[in-house]
Amino acid sequence: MNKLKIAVQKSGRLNEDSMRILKEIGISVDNGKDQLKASARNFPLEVFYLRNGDIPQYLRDGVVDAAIIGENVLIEKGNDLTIVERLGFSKCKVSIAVPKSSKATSLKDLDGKRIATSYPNTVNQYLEKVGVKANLHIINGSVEIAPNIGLADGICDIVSSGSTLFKNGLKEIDVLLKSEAVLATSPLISEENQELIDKIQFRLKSVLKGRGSKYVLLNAPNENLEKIIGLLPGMKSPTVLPLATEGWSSVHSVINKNDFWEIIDELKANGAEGILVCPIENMVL
Ligand SMILES: Nc1ncnc2c1ncn2[C@@H]1O[C@H](COP(=O)(O)OP(=O)(O)OP(=O)(O)O)[C@@H](O)[C@H]1O
Ligand SMILES: O=P(O)(O)OC[C@H]1O[C@H](OP(=O)(O)OP(=O)(O)O)[C@H](O)[C@@H]1O
Ligand SMILES: [Mg+2]
Repeated sequence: MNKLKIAVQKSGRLNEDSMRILKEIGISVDNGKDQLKASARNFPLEVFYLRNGDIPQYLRDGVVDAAIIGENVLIEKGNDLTIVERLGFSKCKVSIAVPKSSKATSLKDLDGKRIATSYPNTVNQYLEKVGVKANLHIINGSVEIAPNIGLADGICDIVSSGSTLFKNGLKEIDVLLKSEAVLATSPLISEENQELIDKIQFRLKSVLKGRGSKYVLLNAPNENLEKIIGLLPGMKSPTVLPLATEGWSSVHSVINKNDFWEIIDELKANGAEGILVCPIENMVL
């Protein structure tokens, strides 16, 4: 039987969330710490556990049809590959940083200076864009230590909370790009497997939409019903059902997770009671 081959990071920051999202779209696979390959039980799919940094080449060569990978790695090594869906986890920046005492305030100020990085193509691309020449020192890890040991004047590396920069006495002066985990495909993917990717993408969209939303149920006094409905967008419009107690209605709706607390406050101010907020597993639109 034909199977879709999908790569996920073998171990590291992307592994757990990648396996979780596969599970949430109804695909169960063993998360094999010691195996390189596993078959899904309920979908024509094989998972290959690989190094994040090696995945762009595997995609290009068609060894795998698709992959869950850090967008920053695709930009560095796979600019030619197609991003199918942004997945909303492993969010980070790729930034330029310098010692706190440095006068540099942007990449432009590093003209003629030494920059340590694991992302030479990304840095070169931006250096060209701003018309600056710098000497790149390519290292694979612990990049933030480079200025402290006299190896570089600045660095380009991943920043998330900023605590690694802080611990190493560095400050961020430029953000080259923002990244998150993405689903990417091989240029050599067959039509048959592209159909499977379309299926996966459809499921991913509904899971991601559900993650960003909440289901709200509340009791509303009828005299304020219009105001309360105005606060709740819903998918089409909120559902309103009469309560057994006269003068009251039950209102059901979907709200954006980010607006949640503000809307709740306004609902309460308008007399809403018994407000229940539930997570949504899937939203099929
Ligand atoms: N501190 C962080 N916060 C959020 N996301 C991060 C952070 N560091 C890295 N990432 C994202 O997670 C991806 C995987 O990072 P991780 O450190 O696990 O692997 P790696 O060493 O880059 O890759 P490999 O699998 O090749 O060893 C990165 O490519 C990036 O997209
Ligand atoms: O801004 P922060 O939240 O401190 O995160 C940034 C750090 O996280 C990553 O390293 P990681 O912990 O993945 O170690 P690694 O270099 O071994 O991959 C990255 O290379 C930075 O050093
Ligand atoms: Mg890392």
